[in-house]
Amino acid sequence: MRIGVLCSGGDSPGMNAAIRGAVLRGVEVHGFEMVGFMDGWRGFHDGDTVPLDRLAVRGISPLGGVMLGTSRVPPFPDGVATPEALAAVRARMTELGIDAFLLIGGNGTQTVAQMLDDAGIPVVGVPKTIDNDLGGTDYTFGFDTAVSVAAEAIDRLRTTGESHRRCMVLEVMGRDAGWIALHAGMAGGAQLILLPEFPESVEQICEWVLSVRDRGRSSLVVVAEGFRPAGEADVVTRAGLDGFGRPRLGGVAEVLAPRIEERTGIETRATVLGHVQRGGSPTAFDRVLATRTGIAAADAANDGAWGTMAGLHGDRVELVPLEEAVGALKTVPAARYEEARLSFG
Ligand SMILES: Nc1ncnc2c1ncn2[C@@H]1O[C@H](COP(=O)(O)OP(=O)(O)O)[C@@H](O)[C@H]1O
Ligand SMILES: O=P(O)(O)OC[C@H]1O[C@](O)(COP(=O)(O)O)[C@@H](O)[C@@H]1O
Ligand SMILES: [Mg+2]
Repeated sequence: MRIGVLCSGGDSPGMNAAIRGAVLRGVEVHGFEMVGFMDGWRGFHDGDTVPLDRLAVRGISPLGGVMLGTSRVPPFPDGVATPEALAAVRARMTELGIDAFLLIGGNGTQTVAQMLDDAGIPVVGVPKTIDNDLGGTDYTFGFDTAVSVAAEAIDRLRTTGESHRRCMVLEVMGRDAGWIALHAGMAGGAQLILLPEFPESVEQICEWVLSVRDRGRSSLVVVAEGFRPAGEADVVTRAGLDGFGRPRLGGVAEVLAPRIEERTGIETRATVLGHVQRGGSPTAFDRVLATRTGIAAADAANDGAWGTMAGLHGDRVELVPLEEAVGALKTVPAARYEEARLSFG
């Protein structure tokens, strides 16, 4: 069997380790031939491929980014899986000699995987995203790395914030899910953690900041990029669209900081952590999770378990139907927020 591997969506630390796991198991154990498509669906459309064998994946587990590149180029014209578009994918697979796909990506990519599976095209999903917002898995690789980077940023902001008696606002990624903010905030002992799932009013935020000051401390506020204050209509977005035509999130910290300063009289600074969270070497946890996920995906292909994704459940990597992964965004549940909120202020 000849399997095509491609990455789609934002990169996530651990993608190289996942490719290595899949190749070592797929080529060395199951005897597959494997090829990688460069830059996601762009490589598939253009026939830009690289052979994936033991040599190609040597030493890549500790490396950040992804050796194949990734993109938000759509698999189908206008992103719609029409019968013609699916026939074109099948024709291209035949031209390239590809029997099946191993798709490494987040909720968008696994939605595409499901479309292919529905059309009878053999596909197995490998979940990745720093946002941890994908169903069917407890954690996605990349999340632990992003949380570690954000927690270190909190530690650093805290010393400068305390020295100047300032309120420091740190914005982290996550789109519509607050997982990075929740975990980094808890790890760093933030006084306030603001999540997209649980809007809070600016009045309430400022009350917490003032109560921290009254206790003789300086506030460290972690805000997820998708947060919007209670009663306010829109999330903050940046100019331009992403590769899939969606608004780019980001900038809420820069909007919130002056409002906190104005209401509390406490000097306030904003930091937007941005892509630093996604860059660099994966943590050991992410390398192990990614490697095991890649291995499980190769085993799934060997077993013909098409239409599944390799997800983490407790300490086991198990196959779940793709619809379980993409059915609904995995957001922070109320109980997890309440746990953190009890120590705000
Ligand atoms: N509903 C959809 N229909 C068709 N294509 C989609 C759909 N969702 C995502 N895609 C394609 O998959 C790509 C990856 O999805 P995206 O959400 O950007 O990243 P991720 O897979 O990390 O969630 C998109 O850029 C787009 O080309
Ligand atoms: O790389 P870009 O296009 O700026 O995208 C930024 C977005 O990608 C992410 O880092 C990861 O998102 P995906 O998992 O959907 O790729 C989000 O947290 C963030 O909003
Ligand atoms: Mg996504």
